[in-house]
Amino acid sequence: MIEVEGVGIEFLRNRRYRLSLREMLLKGKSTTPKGTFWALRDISFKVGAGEAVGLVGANGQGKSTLLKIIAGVLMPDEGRVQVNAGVAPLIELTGGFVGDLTARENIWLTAGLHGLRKEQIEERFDDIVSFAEIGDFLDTPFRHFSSGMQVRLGFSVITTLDEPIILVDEVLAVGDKRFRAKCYDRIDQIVHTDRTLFLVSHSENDLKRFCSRGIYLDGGRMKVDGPVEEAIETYNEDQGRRK
Ligand SMILES: Nc1ncnc2c1ncn2[C@@H]1O[C@H](COP(=O)(O)OP(=O)(O)OP(=O)(O)O)[C@@H](O)[C@H]1O
Repeated sequence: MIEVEGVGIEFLRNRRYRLSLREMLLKGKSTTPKGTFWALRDISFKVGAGEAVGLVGANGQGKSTLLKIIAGVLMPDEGRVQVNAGVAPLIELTGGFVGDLTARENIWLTAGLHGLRKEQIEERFDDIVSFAEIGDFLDTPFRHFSSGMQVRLGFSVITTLDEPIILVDEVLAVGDKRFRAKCYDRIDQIVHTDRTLFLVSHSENDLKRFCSRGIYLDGGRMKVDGPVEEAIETYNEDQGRRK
């Protein structure tokens, strides 16, 4: 379903580094030229239908970047990615929704872009709205939604699509407790089908609950690809060592 081979992606680092007073006087400027860094390097794995993979790692280690590459939002600078099925990504909180469009318009747009026919959207529309609990705000522009409401709508739409691959990035942490419980039920349903799930989470419980396989990213490299418990354990050991 997903084949990633030797993937790497390089970003521009626009970091200002501290210059000594002497350097500043000599060079006469306070910033240095841009450099680049590899946010991901040498990443290779294959994922089949029905697998649930947890991505583990500290902040800034490349988890979201990897999801974006699988979603086709970013192109790798080296290596090859082959994704043989449609992808429903919930990567950024806004779910790719358009801020100026209303919730209603965004539902139609997103569902349409993911290949649902008019009758299918009509059929699922009320369920999407009631799961997201945004009934009173259907005709409000999306950008006026609170972050919690944005996540609710994003999650509701993305999980209602028929795409075989679902990418969920750190979304469960945003909703309130009651909504999270609904999300858990829904992810449970997804996990029990032959759909493929990628879950980025800092919650060990969530990762262990839904994922059997874990990929641990550290400094943009894949340090573990194995049982989710092993990925979490190695991550925790590294964190402990770095304290
Ligand atoms: N478009 C971009 N341009 C430049 N640098 C970027 C870009 N996107 C991400 N980065 C950098 O790449 C690195 C990996 O970012 P990424 O968002 O994938 O990390 P992450 O593991 O998902 O982190 P978090 O747990 O904080 O969400 C970080 O150093 C980030 O600042």
